[in-house]
Amino acid sequence: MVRTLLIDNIGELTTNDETLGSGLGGRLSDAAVLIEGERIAWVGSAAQAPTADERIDAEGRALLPGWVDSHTHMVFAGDRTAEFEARMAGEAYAAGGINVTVNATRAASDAELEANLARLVGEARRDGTTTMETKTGYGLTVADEVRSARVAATQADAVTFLGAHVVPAGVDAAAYLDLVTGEMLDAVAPLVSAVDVFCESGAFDEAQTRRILETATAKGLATRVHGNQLGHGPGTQLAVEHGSLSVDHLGFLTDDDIAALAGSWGEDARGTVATVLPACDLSTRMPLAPARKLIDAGAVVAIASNCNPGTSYTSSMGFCVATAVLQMGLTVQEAVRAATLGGAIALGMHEDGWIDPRGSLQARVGVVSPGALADLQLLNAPSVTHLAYRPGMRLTEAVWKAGTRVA
Ligand SMILES: N=CN[C@@H](CCC(=O)O)C(=O)O
Ligand SMILES: [Zn+2]
Repeated sequence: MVRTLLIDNIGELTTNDETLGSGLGGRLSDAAVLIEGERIAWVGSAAQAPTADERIDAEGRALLPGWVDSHTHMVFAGDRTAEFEARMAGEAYAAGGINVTVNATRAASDAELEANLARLVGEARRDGTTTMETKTGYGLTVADEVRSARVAATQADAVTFLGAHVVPAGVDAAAYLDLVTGEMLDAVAPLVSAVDVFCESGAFDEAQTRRILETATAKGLATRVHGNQLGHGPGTQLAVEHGSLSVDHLGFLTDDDIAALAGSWGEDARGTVATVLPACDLSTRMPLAPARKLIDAGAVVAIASNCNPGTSYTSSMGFCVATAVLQMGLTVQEAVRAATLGGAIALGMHEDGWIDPRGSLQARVGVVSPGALADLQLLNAPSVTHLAYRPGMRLTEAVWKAGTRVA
């Protein structure tokens, strides 16, 4: 028999399913959620809650979907404290810093990479993250990229190949492009669900990005782009033209870029998610992505942590949500939705039937709705508004991933 758990007496429930509750976020008050095994079985008013094998009294607190962090770089070794210090003293961030982490990652053992990833995933779980994408990109040889993808697949929910992070030091750019679109991609393809490219000066230009995206698509892989991070460039337009799942960073957008992102969503075709990375913008002292303008224009926005040792050494989605509200001008409901359902759409996990890196078929995430995976977080607060009203406080009190309590 599959065990059932009732979370009862929920003061405010954010479902992200507007057929279940009111307003953006589909909110219910005085609610209850029934979990059966890995999935949500029932959502409704506490007064009508069914019985269950086990019951948790939420005592009027807020329950919402676990965070869906759709952009991280968590397979690495070492840190870049000195680079951060120099940046805070006025130096600009440059893509070349990536090579410092590449050297440390290549020198680390598999066990060290796995332990570091486990540490980071543990931190993220305690802060409410239940779904996490992570990228390769600090190996940059065939063997090191395959190893990074293998390590990532042990713990992440989606693994993205980022061989096109930078051209590694001492390697000819044209030869590296051949490798990334040839032997390296072939070796990594069975281990990943998407290919990413850092389209930026100091990394990959328009023609190189186009070639990487086209090759990935020809191999049946989804694509993503790191675009418009350090200055205005072609990344956003390329991602939209190409039908990439998301384009991430977006600190330097024109009105045309914003219109292209908004216009990519049609009646019957999915578009490109605009993923903003507030912690990264702060940590690099770059302009905040125009999340308010993107939402007003009709774009689908996700918020992610971009956890990595160079530009954003935090996995705290609560911090990202608070920043999006306090500094990017989003409402709390918009930010929470972007950090849950928005991330799920960016990963193609908002519908049933996605396949995790261990080969299992999974139900949708990012919503609290019957049939969805039971990925939930309970706040030590009566409402999600406290995430921005009480910035910096650790408000996540309990976390369930696929029905199992993980924090
Ligand atoms: N922009 C490219 N990649 C990472 C930074 C990686 C690094 O500096 O180590 C990012 O998303 O910010
Ligand atoms: Zn990134």
